[in-house]
Amino acid sequence: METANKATDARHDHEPIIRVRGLVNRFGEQVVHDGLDLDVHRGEILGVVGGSGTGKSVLMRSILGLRRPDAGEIEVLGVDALSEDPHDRHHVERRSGVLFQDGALFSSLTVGENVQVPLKEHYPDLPDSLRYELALLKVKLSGLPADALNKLPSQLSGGMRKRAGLARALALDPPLLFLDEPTAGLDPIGAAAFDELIQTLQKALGLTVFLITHDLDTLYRICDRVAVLADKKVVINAPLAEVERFDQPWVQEYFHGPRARAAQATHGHNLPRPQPQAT
Ligand SMILES: Nc1ncnc2c1ncn2[C@@H]1O[C@H](COP(=O)(O)OP(=O)(O)OP(=O)(O)O)[C@@H](O)[C@H]1O
Repeated sequence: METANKATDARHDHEPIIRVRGLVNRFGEQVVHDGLDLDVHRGEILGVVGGSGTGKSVLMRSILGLRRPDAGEIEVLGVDALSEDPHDRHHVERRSGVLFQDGALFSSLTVGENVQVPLKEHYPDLPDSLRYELALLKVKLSGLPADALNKLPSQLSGGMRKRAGLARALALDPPLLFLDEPTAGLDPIGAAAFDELIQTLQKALGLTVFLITHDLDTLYRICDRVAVLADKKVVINAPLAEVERFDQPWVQEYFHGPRARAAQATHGHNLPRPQPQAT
């Protein structure tokens, strides 16, 4: 009996929590995605990388229902994310926390008020005192001091603003967390601390994390798998060691350039460049 349960659990772990098939996104003549497929597995931190303009943010916006793709299927937590039914869209929205690149906090609201925005929207009947307590909890979870609750975003450092954005993203206890270049603009120590925070929260809360990044240290430090966008598709989605060996020009340049070598040395990876296949 136990064996059967373990088998079921193992299948469950590998079940994609996000499933994208045949995605097409165009802007006028420009084709950004052309038949893109992607699986994100439950409980993983997936790093999403690719050259500038390869469509990482457009992919994230499509999954979140913020942009309707030109073709394709997107399933999130077993629900058709492109459904016209508002209940289905609400299902995805309610279960996804998002940290946009710029933090996207309301500048005229305090951090506490910012964190309460999704709570007000989704739970309008929640008493004020409880909403305040929940906001305080999320602020503390995100590694901010309690007094940050009453500060305006402009009174915080860049790193603290990211943490405030994270607190807001976690307001509804979502199982899915989307992060668009969370360490951009942070100094290396701040970036490392933010990565550690993401990893700690992912473990403690059992989150599945979709993380767009250009930061090689982030990939080596916390990502379970890495999806590479190139040629309008996801060309590989695999553990780092496998991605490093993947014979594709952008991947080779990115993972074997001087910055990659520094990150690999820091994080204990150091793989030789793949040898060209004998023909
Ligand atoms: N609303 C829009 N209208 C027109 N073009 C757009 C729009 N949004 C994105 N694009 C184009 O789609 C392409 C992909 O953009 P996207 O922001 O997803 O790239 P990215 O991979 O996230 O890039 P970066 O790493 O530089 O942030 C870009 O060429 C961009 O100009």
